[in-house]
Amino acid sequence: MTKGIRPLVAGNWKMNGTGASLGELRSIGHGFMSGLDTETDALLCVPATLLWRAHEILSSTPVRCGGQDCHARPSGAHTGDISAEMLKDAGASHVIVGHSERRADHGETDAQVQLKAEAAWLGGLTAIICVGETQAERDAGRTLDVLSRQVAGSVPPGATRKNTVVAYEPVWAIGTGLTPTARDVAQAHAHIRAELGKKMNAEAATTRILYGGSVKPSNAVELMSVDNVDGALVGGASLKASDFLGIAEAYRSL
Ligand SMILES: O=C[C@H](O)COP(=O)(O)O
Repeated sequence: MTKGIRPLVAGNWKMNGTGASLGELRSIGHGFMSGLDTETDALLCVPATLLWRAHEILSSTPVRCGGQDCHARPSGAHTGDISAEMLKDAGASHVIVGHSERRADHGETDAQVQLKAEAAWLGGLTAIICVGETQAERDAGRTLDVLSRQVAGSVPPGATRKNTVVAYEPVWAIGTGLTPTARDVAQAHAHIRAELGKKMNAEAATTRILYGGSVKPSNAVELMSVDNVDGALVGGASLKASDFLGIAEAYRSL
């Protein structure tokens, strides 16, 4: 946690979910409505096909909706892509950019991620910019170098604490059940904040830095209590209302 920063617990449903999954989403909304957790902001980044319906369900709750990627251009001949403006129109407040799965599956570079973050801002969305090292980079002792390069290359000039959230997601921890030690997380997050300082000056001190990678109710308290961890980006555990609410609940005990 960082003093003065209200935590954000964000779910990323990835390529999971159909209309049949909206019951879980409804339960998450109810959980936050019933004051289960008033200490955190909550967000669910659902597939674009569900965004409109998710927004309708969640609009009467404190839980907001987001997209999982946007194109760098506001519109045009880009078959199969989706713009920030479209996500906003469908009810999104945030969009994830530069997730390692997009970097790996679609060859997205830091420069492209930066353009997508700028497109998100132009479309009226907050960009959640993902960074994180692979197992090979970690084994080579290059974690901090990779984070420096990714923050420098992916976070656009003009980033503010309102238009930008950074998510540290070690690639080797995503969906594996493995997590870094609290000490490693603290080091990575402190490093990211220092790198953000080079771009954002004093504003970096109050910009949210989320941790993502195998966050579950059972490890949320330990991970969320680490210095400079201002919330979580949750994949698998965000698909089940009880798990997602259990993670958000971790902040009550901190
Ligand atoms: O965006 C979320 C992350 O990739 C984490 O996924 P996970 O919680 O399933 O490990």
